[in-house]
Amino acid sequence: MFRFDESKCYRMPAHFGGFDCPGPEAALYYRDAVSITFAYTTDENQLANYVPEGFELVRPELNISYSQFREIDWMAGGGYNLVQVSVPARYNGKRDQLEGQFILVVWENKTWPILGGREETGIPKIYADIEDLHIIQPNYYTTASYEGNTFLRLEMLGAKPVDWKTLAQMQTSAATINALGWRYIPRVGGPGADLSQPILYPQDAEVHSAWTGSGTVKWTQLSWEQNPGQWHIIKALAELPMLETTPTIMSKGIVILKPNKGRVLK
Ligand SMILES: CC(=O)CC(=O)O
Repeated sequence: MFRFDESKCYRMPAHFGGFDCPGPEAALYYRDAVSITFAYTTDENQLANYVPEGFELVRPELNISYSQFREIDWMAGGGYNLVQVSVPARYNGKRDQLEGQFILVVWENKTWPILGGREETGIPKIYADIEDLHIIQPNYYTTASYEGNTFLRLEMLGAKPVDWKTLAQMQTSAATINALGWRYIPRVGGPGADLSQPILYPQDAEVHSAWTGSGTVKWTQLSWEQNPGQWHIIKALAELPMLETTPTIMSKGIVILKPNKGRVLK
């Protein structure tokens, strides 16, 4: 008979055995990371509909960040692409008060990183096909789609290197990233949840070089028939007005995730 060992960590299917739990200092290195971030201000009341109680918006700003990750240690040197949509938010709890990016949704193009980041650390990850960057210097293009239906096109145009001062500021702010999420594990047989809790997932990045340019974000709403599990998420995001866009930023460097420093916020 399989028996759980309380001193071990497990992932489903747990009954094939556990592993030694990584200590709090464990870090996951993404050694070749290219990220492009698009940001725009939007309607505050409309955006607040998607931010759970306990968090408050710092600014009514939507950040859409595309990342192409390669040379990932824990994936044996493999990689994946993602599109993360987040808002600047503050958690005002009894014990914890901190600012970070509350993550509304992350689309990823591989299963393995979806599972870990989602059930273990509360990042709301779902699947999409996400293109590698298509590059015609100085322009960068990508799309996200679901079973053949494109719902997001991102374009960075006229990329040029940032000055040293901007690079230094980016290096400082990337040194600590508070990714904030809401971990929700539905109750078997429902309604309600077995777990429903705010979480902190600490991360940081070493920015080696960066570019700025203009950007376009094009959402395309899908019907239920085209994307039965996600159409409502895409609709909610596509309906947020793009009021003012800020320059698009591309960075190259290393990303370091620290899931074992993650915690439930109180
Ligand atoms: C380790 C993973 O599964 C990736 C993540 O936490 O985002």
